[in-house]
Amino acid sequence: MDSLWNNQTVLVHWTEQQQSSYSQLLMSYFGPSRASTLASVFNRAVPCLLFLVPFILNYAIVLILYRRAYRPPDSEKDAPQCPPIYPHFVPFLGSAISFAFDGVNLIKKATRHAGSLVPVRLSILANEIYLIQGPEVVAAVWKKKHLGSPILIYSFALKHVFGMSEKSLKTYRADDSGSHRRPHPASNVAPHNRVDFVTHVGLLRAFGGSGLNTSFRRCAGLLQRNLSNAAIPKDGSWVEMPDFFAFFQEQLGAAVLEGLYGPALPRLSPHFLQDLWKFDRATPKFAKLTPRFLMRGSYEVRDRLLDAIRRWHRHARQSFDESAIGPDGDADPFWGSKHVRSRQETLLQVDGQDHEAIVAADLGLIWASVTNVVPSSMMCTLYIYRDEKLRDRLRSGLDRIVLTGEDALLAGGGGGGDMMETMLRNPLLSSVYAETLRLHLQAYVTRSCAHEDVTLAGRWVLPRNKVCMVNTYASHMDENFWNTRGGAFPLDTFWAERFLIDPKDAESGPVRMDVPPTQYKKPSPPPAEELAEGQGKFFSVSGLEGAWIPYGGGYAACPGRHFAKRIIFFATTLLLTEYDVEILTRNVEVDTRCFGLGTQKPKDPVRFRIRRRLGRRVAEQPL
Ligand code: HEM
Repeated sequence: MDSLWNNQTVLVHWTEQQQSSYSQLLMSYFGPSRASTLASVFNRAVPCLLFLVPFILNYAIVLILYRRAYRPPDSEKDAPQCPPIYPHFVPFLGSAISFAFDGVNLIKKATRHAGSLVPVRLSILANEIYLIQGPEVVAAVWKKKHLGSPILIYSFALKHVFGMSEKSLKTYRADDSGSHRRPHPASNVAPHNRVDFVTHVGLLRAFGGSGLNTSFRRCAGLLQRNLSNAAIPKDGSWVEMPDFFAFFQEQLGAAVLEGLYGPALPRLSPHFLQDLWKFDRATPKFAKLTPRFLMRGSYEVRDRLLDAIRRWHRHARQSFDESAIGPDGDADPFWGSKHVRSRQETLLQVDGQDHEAIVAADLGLIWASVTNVVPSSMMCTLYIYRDEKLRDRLRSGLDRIVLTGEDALLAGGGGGGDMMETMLRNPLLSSVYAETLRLHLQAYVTRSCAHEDVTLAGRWVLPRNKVCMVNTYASHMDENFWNTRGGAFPLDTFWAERFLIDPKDAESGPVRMDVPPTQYKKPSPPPAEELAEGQGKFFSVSGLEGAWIPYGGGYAACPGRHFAKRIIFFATTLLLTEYDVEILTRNVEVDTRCFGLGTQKPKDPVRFRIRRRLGRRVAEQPL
């Protein structure tokens, strides 16, 4: 029996007398053989328990600080503080594994305290990420001018996802001047190296203001062309197809690609679009820094995409001259648009940038402009066609619109040109659009300030140079904020009318009735004529700045959002008014692997059938 204690004595300094009385006790209770087993279990357990002590202590301390941070603030005494660290067991690792491999659950748990969304600090491999949630605090992030820079995450994505070289990234990383026209006063970055600002302002010009109409019209016209040439019988009979998302990729994806980047890119590399979707599926693995030897195929796809862009740029450099610019003053058949042409010039003036660097930057731009707008349009259309009542209600408002011919695409151009405006103002379609993005947009929006600590909502501090992330999923699923009509329409399901406000129904609207007016004030209804069009209900996202955030927010919000909205409305209305679609796959599951990287897509192919609506021409005249 003495041998039972041989190892034990090293760690636990019992006296010999204590050991022998303990051995005797065990033997008398369990008999010699069981006592021996128990003692050997004990031998092993004690060192393990001792090993765990520092972890348990660390956890306990972090937990106490965590709980204390969320006590109601005493405005007299409490100074703004950093959000607390989310408790974790292993000190260096922190929440790294869950962040990389179980993002949804980590976000669900970490951003909630006592039922409310709260800001929290994640410790990840000795670094820290500040997850900022809660409508009030998120709205405060968008308002802070000095917190307007997403350059940290863009540098990360340019390197690890889009393949930019370290040499070219240096200037991106060194740019601490912010995205605003006026640089941060403490920044010494030379004007030509303000890569955050110069790229963002170029995008704002291209996809807002006057650039919006030209880029939208091109893409919309190409979608009409693609659909009219698609393999859908001209005699109005049905044709069955295997995959609704693939259909959107081929029709809408191709239209956006060609509309924004011109016909040369897809002509020189006919498989570009297929490769782009393959690459899109692999982006989570790139973002997790998976090495080449573990996913050779995905790296080869990325290499092919970079090659294709290289070939396109070379061809455009050799072939373009000013006379190639089309009548809209924007498009040309080589570069595609004024934005792409001037982006070349601006980026080449930035230190460390060369043709190779722009190839990687353009892969990022093309990915951003195609891979969200296509699944979002598809999901909107899918929801409409899965619900006959919804389809018919929408058609009753939209069937007057004719989306063929030039006039149809002009926004507010007089005569028949306001069809686009009619579409954009349709309350039910607007609600379907907003609900689709609420339900399916899952992105991390990232900000940081290189020069100073920033206080948010008077209570929380984001230290300088720290990464702040806002997760759209956490905000879009906030049960304390969004209206579920007493649980009848849970937040993980689609409710077409969630964003409609009925002035006569206090329970209607996107936000719960018990949210205090300091957090949300129901907007007043628009003029009576507009109300009549929406059968008494109106659509508004006013007051939702910190809660409905599919495009991020503030000055650095997605520069393509107005363009994206128009394309989604246009594609959805075109499919609704000019075609009949029947979704044949009953249960459509979404792919959850891309959490944090954009719009969800269906996991498996969605079978459907489609036909042209030949007899619908009720209003060939302009509205
Ligand atoms: C449903 C469609 C789309 C969604 C949900 C979406 C969402 C987002 C989000 C969340 C961001 C980060 C914004 C922030 O930091 O606050 C972003 C950035 C960006 N988006 Fe979009 N986007 C969409 C469509 C587009 C389109 C169509 C384009 C191009 C035409 C585009 C181009 C970009 C670019 C270039 C950035 C980087 C921002 C910059 O450099 O300033 N996006 N987008």
